[in-house]
Amino acid sequence: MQILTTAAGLQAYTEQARQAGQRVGLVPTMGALHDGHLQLVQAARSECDEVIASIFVNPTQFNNAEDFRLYPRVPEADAALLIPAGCTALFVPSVAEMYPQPTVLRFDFGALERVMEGAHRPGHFNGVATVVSKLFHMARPHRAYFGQKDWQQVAVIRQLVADLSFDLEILACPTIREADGLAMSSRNRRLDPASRAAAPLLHKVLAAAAEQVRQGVPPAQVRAEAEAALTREPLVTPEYFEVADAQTLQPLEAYVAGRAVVLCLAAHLGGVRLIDNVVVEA
Ligand SMILES: Nc1ncnc2c1ncn2[C@@H]1O[C@H](COP(=O)(O)OP(=O)(O)OP(=O)(O)O)[C@@H](O)[C@H]1O
Ligand SMILES: CC(C)(CO)[C@@H](O)C(=O)[O-]
Ligand code: BAL
Repeated sequence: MQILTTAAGLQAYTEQARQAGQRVGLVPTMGALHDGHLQLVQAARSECDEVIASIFVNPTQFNNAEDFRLYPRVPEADAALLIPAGCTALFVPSVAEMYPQPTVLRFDFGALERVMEGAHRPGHFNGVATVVSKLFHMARPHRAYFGQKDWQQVAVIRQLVADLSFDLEILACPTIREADGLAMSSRNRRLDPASRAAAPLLHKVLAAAAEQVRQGVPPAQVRAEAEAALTREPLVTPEYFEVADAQTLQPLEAYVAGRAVVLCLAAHLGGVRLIDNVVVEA
Protein backbone atom coordinates (compact mmCIF):
# COMPACT_ATOMS: atom_id res chain seq x y z
CA MET A 1 0.00 0.00 0.00
CA GLN A 2 1.43 3.31 -1.11
CA ILE A 3 1.37 6.15 1.45
CA LEU A 4 0.68 9.57 -0.10
CA THR A 5 0.88 12.80 1.87
CA THR A 6 0.65 15.55 -0.75
CA ALA A 7 -2.10 16.67 -3.10
CA ALA A 8 0.38 16.54 -6.00
CA GLY A 9 1.36 12.98 -5.04
CA LEU A 10 -2.27 11.87 -4.96
CA GLN A 11 -3.03 13.60 -8.26
CA ALA A 12 -0.03 11.97 -9.98
CA TYR A 13 -0.86 8.54 -8.54
CA THR A 14 -4.48 8.47 -9.68
CA GLU A 15 -3.72 10.17 -13.02
CA GLN A 16 -1.29 7.38 -13.83
CA ALA A 17 -3.91 4.78 -12.88
CA ARG A 18 -6.53 6.46 -15.08
CA GLN A 19 -4.07 6.64 -17.98
CA ALA A 20 -3.51 2.90 -17.57
CA GLY A 21 -7.27 2.39 -17.88
CA GLN A 22 -7.80 1.46 -14.25
CA ARG A 23 -10.91 2.30 -12.29
CA VAL A 24 -10.24 4.36 -9.20
CA GLY A 25 -12.30 4.04 -6.01
CA LEU A 26 -12.05 6.58 -3.19
CA VAL A 27 -13.00 5.96 0.45
CA PRO A 28 -12.83 9.21 2.44
CA THR A 29 -12.54 8.76 6.22
CA MET A 30 -11.38 10.48 9.37
CA GLY A 31 -9.56 7.36 10.60
CA ALA A 32 -9.88 5.28 13.79
CA LEU A 33 -11.11 2.61 11.42
CA HIS A 34 -13.64 -0.13 12.18
CA ASP A 35 -15.65 -2.67 10.20
CA GLY A 36 -17.98 0.07 8.90
CA HIS A 37 -15.03 1.68 7.13
CA LEU A 38 -13.57 -1.66 6.03
CA GLN A 39 -16.87 -2.53 4.37
CA LEU A 40 -16.47 0.59 2.22
CA VAL A 41 -12.93 -0.48 1.31
CA GLN A 42 -14.14 -3.98 0.45
CA ALA A 43 -16.94 -2.61 -1.73
CA ALA A 44 -14.39 -0.45 -3.54
CA ARG A 45 -12.05 -3.43 -3.82
CA SER A 46 -14.72 -5.52 -5.54
CA GLU A 47 -15.62 -2.77 -8.05
CA CYS A 48 -12.40 -0.86 -8.73
CA ASP A 49 -8.76 -1.58 -9.63
CA GLU A 50 -7.28 1.10 -7.39
CA VAL A 51 -8.68 1.66 -3.89
CA ILE A 52 -7.58 4.94 -2.33
CA ALA A 53 -8.52 5.54 1.31
CA SER A 54 -8.03 8.96 2.83
CA ILE A 55 -7.61 9.68 6.51
CA PHE A 56 -7.99 13.32 7.46
CA VAL A 57 -9.59 14.69 10.60
CA ASN A 58 -11.01 17.70 8.83
CA PRO A 59 -10.98 20.74 11.13
CA THR A 60 -13.44 22.77 9.03
CA GLN A 61 -16.33 20.37 9.68
CA PHE A 62 -16.05 20.44 13.47
CA ASN A 63 -18.29 22.97 15.19
CA ASN A 64 -16.90 21.95 18.59
CA ALA A 65 -13.18 22.42 19.29
CA GLU A 66 -13.17 19.81 22.06
CA ASP A 67 -14.73 17.21 19.73
CA PHE A 68 -11.93 17.92 17.21
CA ARG A 69 -9.22 17.72 19.87
CA LEU A 70 -10.52 14.43 21.30
CA TYR A 71 -11.29 12.77 17.94
CA PRO A 72 -9.48 9.37 18.02
CA ARG A 73 -6.26 9.28 15.97
CA VAL A 74 -4.55 5.88 15.55
CA PRO A 75 -2.66 6.06 12.24
CA GLU A 76 -0.53 2.91 12.64
CA ALA A 77 -3.49 0.69 13.57
CA ASP A 78 -5.46 2.16 10.64
CA ALA A 79 -2.73 1.35 8.12
CA ALA A 80 -2.51 -2.20 9.49
CA LEU A 81 -6.24 -2.70 8.81
CA LEU A 82 -6.21 -1.16 5.34
CA ILE A 83 -3.50 -3.36 3.85
CA PRO A 84 -5.31 -6.72 4.26
CA ALA A 85 -8.61 -5.06 3.24
CA GLY A 86 -7.10 -4.46 -0.21
CA CYS A 87 -6.42 -0.75 -0.09
CA THR A 88 -3.79 0.14 -2.70
CA ALA A 89 -3.00 3.70 -1.56
CA LEU A 90 -3.57 5.72 1.60
CA PHE A 91 -3.76 9.50 1.48
CA VAL A 92 -2.88 11.11 4.82
CA PRO A 93 -2.40 14.83 4.29
CA SER A 94 -1.55 17.42 6.94
CA VAL A 95 -3.92 20.30 7.65
CA ALA A 96 -1.45 22.65 5.89
CA GLU A 97 -1.51 20.41 2.80
CA MET A 98 -5.32 20.40 2.61
CA TYR A 99 -5.68 24.06 3.58
CA PRO A 100 -2.59 25.98 2.39
CA GLN A 101 -4.58 29.12 3.16
CA PRO A 102 -7.80 29.61 5.14
CA THR A 103 -10.70 28.55 2.92
CA VAL A 104 -13.35 31.11 2.04
CA LEU A 105 -15.63 28.62 0.26
CA ARG A 106 -19.27 28.78 1.30
CA PHE A 107 -21.81 26.15 0.30
CA ASP A 108 -25.53 26.45 0.85
CA PHE A 109 -27.45 23.19 0.57
CA GLY A 110 -30.76 24.90 1.32
CA ALA A 111 -33.42 22.83 3.06
CA LEU A 112 -31.15 19.76 3.04
CA GLU A 113 -28.86 21.30 5.63
CA ARG A 114 -31.37 23.27 7.68
CA VAL A 115 -32.39 20.11 9.53
CA MET A 116 -30.77 17.59 11.87
CA GLU A 117 -26.94 17.57 11.58
CA GLY A 118 -26.95 20.80 9.58
CA ALA A 119 -29.13 22.59 12.10
CA HIS A 120 -27.32 21.21 15.15
CA ARG A 121 -23.74 21.52 13.87
CA PRO A 122 -23.47 24.98 12.27
CA GLY A 123 -20.91 24.98 9.45
CA HIS A 124 -20.57 21.18 9.51
CA PHE A 125 -21.73 20.48 5.97
CA ASN A 126 -19.81 23.46 4.64
CA GLY A 127 -16.66 21.80 5.98
CA VAL A 128 -17.67 18.36 4.68
CA ALA A 129 -18.47 19.74 1.21
CA THR A 130 -15.20 21.69 1.14
CA VAL A 131 -12.98 18.74 2.01
CA VAL A 132 -14.90 16.24 -0.12
CA SER A 133 -14.70 18.59 -3.14
CA LYS A 134 -10.96 18.92 -2.63
CA LEU A 135 -10.54 15.14 -2.36
CA PHE A 136 -12.62 14.62 -5.52
CA HIS A 137 -10.49 17.13 -7.42
CA MET A 138 -7.24 15.60 -6.20
CA ALA A 139 -8.14 11.93 -6.69
CA ARG A 140 -10.62 12.22 -9.60
CA PRO A 141 -12.11 8.83 -8.63
CA HIS A 142 -14.60 6.93 -10.79
CA ARG A 143 -16.48 5.95 -7.64
CA ALA A 144 -16.55 7.28 -4.07
CA TYR A 145 -17.87 5.26 -1.14
CA PHE A 146 -19.78 6.59 1.87
CA GLY A 147 -21.74 5.06 4.75
CA GLN A 148 -25.48 5.28 5.30
CA LYS A 149 -24.75 5.84 8.99
CA ASP A 150 -24.29 9.45 7.86
CA TRP A 151 -27.52 9.49 5.83
CA GLN A 152 -27.76 13.27 5.61
CA GLN A 153 -24.10 13.53 4.60
CA VAL A 154 -24.76 11.21 1.65
CA ALA A 155 -27.69 13.41 0.56
CA VAL A 156 -25.53 16.54 0.79
CA ILE A 157 -22.69 14.90 -1.16
CA ARG A 158 -25.07 13.72 -3.90
CA GLN A 159 -26.31 17.31 -4.22
CA LEU A 160 -22.69 18.54 -4.32
CA VAL A 161 -21.80 16.07 -7.09
CA ALA A 162 -24.84 17.11 -9.14
CA ASP A 163 -24.30 20.85 -8.62
CA LEU A 164 -20.58 20.80 -9.44
CA SER A 165 -20.85 18.14 -12.19
CA PHE A 166 -18.26 15.86 -10.63
CA ASP A 167 -17.80 12.99 -13.08
CA LEU A 168 -18.09 10.16 -10.57
CA GLU A 169 -20.56 7.83 -8.94
CA ILE A 170 -21.49 7.92 -5.25
CA LEU A 171 -22.01 4.55 -3.57
CA ALA A 172 -23.78 4.42 -0.20
CA CYS A 173 -23.12 1.29 1.90
CA PRO A 174 -25.34 0.02 4.75
CA THR A 175 -24.64 0.73 8.42
CA ILE A 176 -22.51 -1.90 10.14
CA ARG A 177 -23.48 -2.53 13.76
CA GLU A 178 -22.03 -4.19 16.84
CA ALA A 179 -23.76 -7.43 17.94
CA ASP A 180 -25.92 -5.40 20.36
CA GLY A 181 -27.13 -3.04 17.63
CA LEU A 182 -24.88 -0.04 18.33
CA ALA A 183 -23.79 1.53 15.02
CA MET A 184 -20.02 1.31 14.65
CA SER A 185 -18.45 4.74 14.99
CA SER A 186 -14.97 6.01 15.67
CA ARG A 187 -16.35 8.00 18.58
CA ASN A 188 -17.54 4.77 20.28
CA ARG A 189 -13.93 4.39 21.47
CA ARG A 190 -14.47 7.41 23.70
CA LEU A 191 -17.47 5.90 25.55
CA ASP A 192 -16.84 5.01 29.20
CA PRO A 193 -18.07 1.51 30.20
CA ALA A 194 -21.39 2.72 31.61
CA SER A 195 -22.15 4.81 28.52
CA ARG A 196 -21.13 1.94 26.27
CA ALA A 197 -23.57 -0.31 28.14
CA ALA A 198 -26.37 2.26 27.66
CA ALA A 199 -25.56 3.01 24.01
CA PRO A 200 -27.51 0.13 22.35
CA LEU A 201 -30.66 1.98 23.46
CA LEU A 202 -30.18 4.31 20.48
CA HIS A 203 -30.72 1.54 17.95
CA LYS A 204 -33.40 -0.08 20.10
CA VAL A 205 -35.41 3.15 20.07
CA LEU A 206 -34.90 3.51 16.30
CA ALA A 207 -36.04 -0.09 15.71
CA ALA A 208 -39.17 0.40 17.86
CA ALA A 209 -39.95 3.66 16.06
CA ALA A 210 -39.48 1.95 12.68
CA GLU A 211 -42.04 -0.64 13.71
CA GLN A 212 -44.45 2.16 14.66
CA VAL A 213 -43.94 3.79 11.25
CA ARG A 214 -44.75 0.48 9.55
CA GLN A 215 -47.96 0.34 11.59
CA GLY A 216 -48.89 3.88 10.55
CA VAL A 217 -48.47 5.57 13.94
CA PRO A 218 -48.41 9.34 13.18
CA PRO A 219 -44.92 10.96 13.01
CA ALA A 220 -45.59 13.32 15.94
CA GLN A 221 -46.41 10.39 18.21
CA VAL A 222 -43.40 8.38 17.00
CA ARG A 223 -41.15 11.40 17.70
CA ALA A 224 -42.61 12.01 21.17
CA GLU A 225 -42.42 8.37 22.27
CA ALA A 226 -38.85 7.96 20.99
CA GLU A 227 -37.71 11.14 22.74
CA ALA A 228 -39.38 9.95 25.96
CA ALA A 229 -37.71 6.53 25.75
CA LEU A 230 -34.30 8.16 25.25
CA THR A 231 -34.85 10.65 28.05
CA ARG A 232 -35.82 7.88 30.51
CA GLU A 233 -32.22 6.58 30.35
CA PRO A 234 -30.22 8.88 32.67
CA LEU A 235 -26.94 8.27 30.77
CA VAL A 236 -28.45 9.40 27.46
CA THR A 237 -29.22 13.02 26.57
CA PRO A 238 -31.08 13.17 23.25
CA GLU A 239 -30.27 16.11 20.96
CA TYR A 240 -32.90 15.37 18.33
CA PHE A 241 -35.08 12.55 17.07
CA GLU A 242 -36.57 13.13 13.64
CA VAL A 243 -39.07 11.37 11.40
CA ALA A 244 -38.21 12.64 7.92
CA ASP A 245 -38.63 12.00 4.23
CA ALA A 246 -35.66 9.78 3.30
CA GLN A 247 -34.87 11.80 0.16
CA THR A 248 -35.61 15.42 1.06
CA LEU A 249 -34.83 14.93 4.79
CA GLN A 250 -37.68 17.27 5.67
CA PRO A 251 -39.61 16.45 8.86
CA LEU A 252 -42.89 14.68 8.20
CA GLU A 253 -46.28 15.52 9.64
CA ALA A 254 -47.87 12.63 7.73
CA TYR A 255 -46.62 9.71 5.64
CA VAL A 256 -46.76 9.88 1.85
CA ALA A 257 -47.51 6.64 -0.01
CA GLY A 258 -44.50 5.39 -1.96
CA ARG A 259 -41.96 7.59 -0.15
CA ALA A 260 -39.40 6.04 2.21
CA VAL A 261 -39.02 7.43 5.72
CA VAL A 262 -35.75 7.92 7.59
CA LEU A 263 -35.62 8.02 11.38
CA CYS A 264 -32.56 9.93 12.58
CA LEU A 265 -31.22 10.74 16.02
CA ALA A 266 -28.31 12.39 17.76
CA ALA A 267 -27.63 11.84 21.45
CA HIS A 268 -24.93 12.53 24.01
CA LEU A 269 -23.55 9.81 26.28
CA GLY A 270 -20.91 10.79 28.83
CA GLY A 271 -19.66 13.70 26.71
CA VAL A 272 -19.66 11.75 23.43
CA ARG A 273 -22.08 12.69 20.66
CA LEU A 274 -23.38 9.80 18.54
CA ILE A 275 -25.75 9.68 15.56
CA ASP A 276 -27.71 6.84 14.03
CA ASN A 277 -30.63 6.26 11.66
CA VAL A 278 -32.82 3.60 10.10
CA VAL A 279 -34.75 3.75 6.85
CA VAL A 280 -38.28 2.43 6.55
CA GLU A 281 -39.18 1.62 2.99
CA ALA A 282 -42.65 2.73 1.96
N1 LIG B 1 -21.06 1.82 11.11
C1 LIG B 1 -20.85 2.24 9.87
N2 LIG B 1 -21.36 1.56 8.84
C2 LIG B 1 -21.17 1.98 7.56
N3 LIG B 1 -20.45 3.07 7.24
C3 LIG B 1 -19.91 3.79 8.23
C4 LIG B 1 -20.07 3.41 9.60
N4 LIG B 1 -19.42 4.30 10.38
C5 LIG B 1 -18.88 5.20 9.54
N5 LIG B 1 -19.16 4.90 8.26
C6 LIG B 1 -18.77 5.67 7.08
O1 LIG B 1 -17.38 5.77 6.99
C7 LIG B 1 -17.03 7.00 6.38
C8 LIG B 1 -16.03 7.69 7.25
O2 LIG B 1 -16.66 8.03 8.47
P1 LIG B 1 -15.89 8.56 9.74
O3 LIG B 1 -14.43 8.43 9.51
O4 LIG B 1 -16.45 9.86 10.18
O5 LIG B 1 -16.23 7.44 10.79
P2 LIG B 1 -17.32 7.33 11.87
O6 LIG B 1 -17.18 6.02 12.47
O7 LIG B 1 -18.60 7.79 11.26
O8 LIG B 1 -16.85 8.30 12.94
P3 LIG B 1 -17.66 9.32 13.76
O9 LIG B 1 -19.12 9.12 13.50
O10 LIG B 1 -17.28 9.05 15.15
O11 LIG B 1 -17.12 10.57 13.13
C9 LIG B 1 -18.30 7.81 6.23
O12 LIG B 1 -18.77 7.67 4.90
C10 LIG B 1 -19.22 7.11 7.21
O13 LIG B 1 -20.58 7.24 6.86
C1 LIG C 1 -16.68 12.35 4.48
C2 LIG C 1 -15.69 12.76 5.56
C3 LIG C 1 -14.46 11.87 5.49
C4 LIG C 1 -15.24 14.19 5.22
O1 LIG C 1 -14.30 14.65 6.15
C5 LIG C 1 -16.33 12.73 6.95
O2 LIG C 1 -17.38 13.62 7.06
C6 LIG C 1 -16.71 11.36 7.40
O3 LIG C 1 -15.81 10.67 7.82
O4 LIG C 1 -17.89 10.98 7.31
N1 BAL D 1 -19.04 10.87 10.17
C1 BAL D 1 -19.29 12.31 10.18
C2 BAL D 1 -18.09 13.06 10.50
C3 BAL D 1 -18.24 13.95 11.66
O1 BAL D 1 -18.88 13.59 12.65
O2 BAL D 1 -17.75 15.08 11.61
